[in-house]
Order: sequence, then C-alpha cells, then structure tokens
Amino acid sequence: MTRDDLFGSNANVVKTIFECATEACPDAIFCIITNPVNSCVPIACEVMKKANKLNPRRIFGVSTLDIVRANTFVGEMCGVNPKEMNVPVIGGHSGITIVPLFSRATPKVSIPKDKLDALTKRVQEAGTEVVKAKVGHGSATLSMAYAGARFANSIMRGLKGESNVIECCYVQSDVTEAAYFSNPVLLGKAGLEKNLGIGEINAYEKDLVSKALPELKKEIAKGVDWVKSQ
Ligand SMILES: NC(=O)C1=CN([C@@H]2O[C@H](COP(=O)(O)OP(=O)(O)OC[C@H]3O[C@@H](n4cnc5c(N)ncnc54)[C@H](O)[C@@H]3O)[C@@H](O)[C@H]2O)C=CC1
Ligand SMILES: O=C([O-])CC(=O)C(=O)O
Repeated sequence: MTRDDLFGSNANVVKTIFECATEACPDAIFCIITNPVNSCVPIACEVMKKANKLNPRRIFGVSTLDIVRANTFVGEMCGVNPKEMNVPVIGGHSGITIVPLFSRATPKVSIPKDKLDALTKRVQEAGTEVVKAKVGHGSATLSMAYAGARFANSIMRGLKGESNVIECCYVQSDVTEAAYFSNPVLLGKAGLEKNLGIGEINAYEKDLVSKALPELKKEIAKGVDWVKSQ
C-alpha cells in the first residue's frame, strides 16, 4: 500500500476533523502527519478556506521523519552521530517529491558521487521500505512518533518566543510553482514566522526539485479537487 492508497480513507478523516476545528478551535496550530501528507494539508486548508477561517501560518504538514532518516543515513555513512547531523529535506512527503539536500548538510559532508543516487533513493523510499517490511501491519510508528514529537516541540519553542527555531515542513507556499512545498521555515509566536525558501542548491538537487514538482502538483490537486467535489 502506498501513501496515495491511503487517500480513500484518510481524506474524509482530515476533512471531518477540520470541519470540527473550524468551529471549535480555528486559531489552533495544526500539525498534519496523516498520509498522504502531500494531499491532506491541501484538504485541511481548503476546508478552512471554505469556512473563511484559513490561516496558512498555522497549518503544517509534518515531514520531519524525512530529515531524521537523512540525518541517520548520512551519519552512518560518514561516521557522524546522527544527532549532530542536519540535512534539510525539501519538497513533499512521498517518493520523488522528497528531496534531500546533502550539499547543505551540517556539519559539511562529502558524499562520493557514486553513492549519491542510492542515498537519495534510500531517503525517498525509506517509508515504503518499512511498509513492505511490515507486510500489511502498518507503517513506521516509533520513528514517526519521534519525528512528530520533535516537530511539535519546535512549534512550542517558537510559540514560547525562542529565537531561531527552524524546521523543514510542508506548508502553503509561493516558493515554487507548487501551491504547497516543504523547506526550512522560521517558527515563532505566529506559527510560521518566515518562510526561508529553498536557498542555494546544486545542479543535482535542482534536477530533483524539477522532477518532484509535477508529482507534487498532482497530489496537491487531488486534495483540492476532492474538497471542491464534496
Ligand atoms: N508523516 C509521516 O512521517 C508518517 C505518517 N504516517 C501516517 O500516520 C497515520 C497514522 O499511522 P498509525 O498511527 O500507524 O495508524 P493507526 O491505524 O495505528 O492509527 C490511526 C488512529 O487514528 C484513529 N482514527 C481513525 N479515524 C479517526 C477519526 N475519524 N478521527 C480521529 N481518529 C481517528 C484510529 O482509531 C487509530 O487510533 C497514517 O496516516 C500513516 O500513514 C505514518 C508514518 C510516518
Ligand atoms: O510510507 C508510509 O506509508 C509511512 C510514511 O509516511 C513514512 O514512513 O514516511
């Protein structure tokens, strides 16, 4: 089962929850980890838009697990503690829409050219690898919980007024031609304080972004069109 296969059941769950939220707590901060994240965030925003309650600074898709995975795989490869690694991952949260930016890793790492494709693919396919390994018994659970907790903590650190809280997350965006996109954002009292954009990336990563965009736009349109059809 792919993330997109979950659309059938989860689109309605997200729609129902956001219809309630527009009544009960429209000013809350919402962190959506439900798959397919690429479509569920647009669904949530469309539902709130319909009710005239949309504040896109307060609706986030949680793609933190992709960063956690990239940090782990690169850390293992380069002999750096993954806790000390930070590899930004941009785009979306499925397959080729997941774009790891190894050129922007801190500390700086040098990935041999012949390992780059495999490493990129491993980050892109890591969720699917777990789903296949669990043969019908769900997906990543503990690592998802860790990623969700890390992101929620960052949101709360921003709300408390801590400075320089930056996470990659999937938000309504005008950074690319896709209406939703994940890249580093500054978190603060408003939720999303400032979208920091993609920043400098190399030719290899630009190519990954150009391959990601058509798929991402398709998954976004699926969510938007579905809400409009309801
Ligand atoms: N973004 C990410 O990094 C990741 C996302 N996921 C996604 O997270 C979601 C949850 O995964 P699991 O915890 O493994 O699934 P699960 O099936 O164990 O848990 C889903 C929970 O949602 C509850 N639920 C169902 N309908 C509901 C409704 N209408 N209102 C409120 N609650 C409802 C169920 O009772 C159940 O407790 C899935 O969509 C999965 O694909 C999973 C791994 C990583
Ligand atoms: O692939 C899935 O269904 C679960 C998921 O999002 C992940 O592990 O990243």
